[in-house]
Amino acid sequence: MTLDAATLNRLIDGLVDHGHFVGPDVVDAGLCRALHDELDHLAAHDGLKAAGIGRGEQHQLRRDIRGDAIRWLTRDSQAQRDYLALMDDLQRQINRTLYLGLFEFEAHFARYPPGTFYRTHVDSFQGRANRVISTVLYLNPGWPDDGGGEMVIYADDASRELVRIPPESGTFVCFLADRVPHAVLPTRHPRASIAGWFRRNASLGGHVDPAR
Ligand SMILES: O=C(O)CCC(=O)C(=O)O
Ligand SMILES: [Fe+2]
Repeated sequence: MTLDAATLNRLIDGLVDHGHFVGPDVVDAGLCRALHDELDHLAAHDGLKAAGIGRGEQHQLRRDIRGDAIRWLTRDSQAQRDYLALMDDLQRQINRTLYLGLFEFEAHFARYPPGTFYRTHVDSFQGRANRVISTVLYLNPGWPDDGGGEMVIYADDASRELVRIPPESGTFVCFLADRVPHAVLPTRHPRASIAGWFRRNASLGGHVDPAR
């Protein structure tokens, strides 16, 4: 499975012109269904862990900031391997056209129970920017208009809302990880997604950011 050329061009243009890209129906419905089934199974069998904020020793649970439960992808199902192969292909294409030197991709399933959200944040900090591009794939078929749970992308200085994205199955979003403030609005239904990051394993002052 690969991304079609037209989508790829729009994605690259979006990143260059606006710092973000939003596309409906980017990922095949069958693959989204398989990933959603896997996440449902994990949720039903205690396979998810409450997500925190901060890395390493700074890691802490803050349900007032983010309320999702996650599991890192490890290639242990065909659906995971298919999605990661798609992201491998995307990494190659971005490196070929934008010379970003992306080196690896890390991603986790995320499930937001009703009533949860993720407050406005950026995914990496300038100068420590090992996460270069953020990605999100949504897995919820037929998301209702009043379901909440939209992702909002804000202007650089967080003053203005630029787009509001319902988490409809197949919709794929990517953006510059150190520059784009974004949030998940409170959801009314269980909300399933895969959040991922293309990383550059830069060593800054001899310090290499841990993988997760
Ligand atoms: O699920 C989303 O729409 C965004 C999640 C997010 O911002 C994150 O996990 O860093
Ligand atoms: Fe984020």
